[in-house]
Amino acid sequence: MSADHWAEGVDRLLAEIGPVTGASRVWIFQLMEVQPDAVVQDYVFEWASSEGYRQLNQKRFRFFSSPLKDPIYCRLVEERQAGMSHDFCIPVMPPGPLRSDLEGQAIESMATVPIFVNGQWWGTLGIDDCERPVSWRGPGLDLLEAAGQLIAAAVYRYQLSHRSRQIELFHKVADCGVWEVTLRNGRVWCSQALKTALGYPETYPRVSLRRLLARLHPDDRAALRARLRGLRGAAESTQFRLDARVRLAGPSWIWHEIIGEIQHNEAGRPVAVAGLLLDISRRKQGEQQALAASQLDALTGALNRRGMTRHLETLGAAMEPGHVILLDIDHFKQINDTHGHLVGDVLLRTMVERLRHELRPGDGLVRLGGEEFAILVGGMRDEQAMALAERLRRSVDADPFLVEMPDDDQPLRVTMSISLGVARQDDDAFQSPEQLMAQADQALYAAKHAGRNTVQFFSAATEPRAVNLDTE
Ligand SMILES: Nc1nc2c(ncn2[C@@H]2O[C@H](COP(=O)(O)OP(=O)(O)OP(=O)(O)O)[C@@H](O)[C@H]2O)c(=O)[nH]1
Repeated sequence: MSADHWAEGVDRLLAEIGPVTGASRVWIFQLMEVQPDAVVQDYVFEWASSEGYRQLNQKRFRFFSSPLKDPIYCRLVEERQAGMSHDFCIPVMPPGPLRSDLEGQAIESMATVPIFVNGQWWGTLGIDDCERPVSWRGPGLDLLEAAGQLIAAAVYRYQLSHRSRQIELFHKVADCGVWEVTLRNGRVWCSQALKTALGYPETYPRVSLRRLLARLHPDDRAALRARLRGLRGAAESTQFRLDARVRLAGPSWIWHEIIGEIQHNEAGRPVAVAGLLLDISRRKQGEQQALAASQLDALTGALNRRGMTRHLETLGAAMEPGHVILLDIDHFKQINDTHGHLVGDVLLRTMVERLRHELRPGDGLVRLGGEEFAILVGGMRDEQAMALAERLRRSVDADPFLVEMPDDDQPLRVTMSISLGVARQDDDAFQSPEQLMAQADQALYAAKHAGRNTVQFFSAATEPRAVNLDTE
């Protein structure tokens, strides 16, 4: 009996048993539930020697409930639960509800064996003889018991294959893979679809744990190890979730969520870790886009203050000596007043493009607000940072800015200049980001005070901004 065609196989087996035993009917009841006061079963298979003996399609046998009132029936159920077979010759049975019920079905003799699947009472195989009040002890019951075991094996195989099909279906629908690692020997079991996604041939017998872990991004592998270590002693919470980059068959890292649970044996010892691998790349992409957008200035696309904090953290983590170049457009109020705010907006956008042209990909360009910008650079000496600031100044001063005007063939030409202040991030651990910005601001003020369109480096001797506000 193959797992796929198990039902046809059972039908064929019942059709063999019937003629061999000379029974009127061979049947299988599947157990649904043993309730405190009743047993619920369903009539699921039948072979009948003639049409008159057929009962399978009768409504009264659909999910029928047999009350546990009759002591004889109660004992019968208990004994079936314990794996015992029975045979009954109805005319010599003690009177009671069970005998009346069997007589009501015109049964003269009957034999039954319980079917056990994976240690559980799954159902009952029986034969009814409606013509001969005989005993079925001996070869008849032996044959039935052997058939019961064959059916149990077929049901078990079907359940396993059905379960693995459900898992594969779940995998397809939920974009996930199912896995289990046996801790004793590090053996890995993967669902078929996960094995395929990892690039292994379908016939590959086993995936090695080392090769599976090698598919995890090193940082996430360390996080997974830490998570498992943390759970080792935990009595209750044995589940974990981790967002991790996983390299499947291709070369790129794809975000997955690993959901796992540690499984324990009866002695409470961890024996396996099993769980799911869910593709969350679309969710991550959305999150990253939202995060990136929240760190950008909407008008110019430069970083905003939040983006600047993040950029400073990155520079700090890389332990790079950093410089801040603060720059402010000269007389921008006048430009706005002359050409209007819309032109001013276009100029701010073009300014960012022009500045960006002079910067390296890793440098941070921040719009602090209005017409004030900050540039965060790492890995430069003071002279290099000053040279960059000078290059920025010249790139703005060198050529006028062109703005396309809707009612004019010729673009509007606007000459602009910027003033810049440069400050160095000291090794001094007491210098906060705010102090660094304040120093760059003092240098910028000095540049404005020196006549604009110039660069100043902060030194302790640079005049604080507050001193000469009235003379601006
Ligand atoms: N078009 C436009 N203008 C802005 C924006 N944000 C701020 N401004 C203008 O920028 C101008 C800044 O003027 P001020 O702070 O007086 O400085 P300034 O005229 O550049 O003079 P100095 O900095 O001393 O050279 C103001 O007119 C603001 O309205 C914006 O998003 N778009």
